Amino acid sequence: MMDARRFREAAAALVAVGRFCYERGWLPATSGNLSARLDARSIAITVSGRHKGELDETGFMRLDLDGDALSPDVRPSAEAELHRMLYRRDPTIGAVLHTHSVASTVLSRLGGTVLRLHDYEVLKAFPGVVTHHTVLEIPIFPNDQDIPRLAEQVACMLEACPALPGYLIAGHGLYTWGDDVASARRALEAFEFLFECEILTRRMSG
Ligand SMILES: CSCCC(=O)C(=O)COP(=O)(O)O
Ligand SMILES: [Zn+2]
Repeated sequence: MMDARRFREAAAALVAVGRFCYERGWLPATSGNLSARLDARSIAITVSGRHKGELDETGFMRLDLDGDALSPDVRPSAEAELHRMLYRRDPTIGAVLHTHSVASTVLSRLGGTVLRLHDYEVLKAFPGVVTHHTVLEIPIFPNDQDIPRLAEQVACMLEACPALPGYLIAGHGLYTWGDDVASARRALEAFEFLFECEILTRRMSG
């Protein structure tokens, strides 16, 4: 497929996800970043500081997985290295989504380094999960303004747990991914549903 056409298609799919997530309160105040793979060596990613509920194609830029930005006039997401690391280490990843929902932010601030989710039917939305009798341990990393350092910590965790579908950053939000934009969005919806269930369950059980 021609480069320009692939870029347009990736941007269009991510524009729709941005709007969907913003309408649900998962991307407030320009937060979050969205990307999709273009080819083996490059991605389309949101330009830093754009409102993710009001994106159009100009809100995206090409970014090489190793080298410099391929669109020199605009700055990529400040958290681009968290995306690039995932694409570099797993060639099957086709899209990465980062949200700042209330539920992920609150749960990630309760203390501890892991959020345990178990015995939810919706766990089966994640690749490879076939029963609700599953324990998903989502790592919670301390927030860090040094994004390359944070990316290294996440990469180490993924070496040990390569099937993880996502992780939390404390007081910050969720990163999740998939083979393509549709499967990344499916994982994101599952996570956000489960986070809301957890908050409600904890509230109701005092
Ligand atoms: C206003 S949110 C602070 C930055 C952040 O965490 C984020 O997700 C958005 O940063 P970007 O550079 O990708 O716009
Ligand atoms: Zn963020």
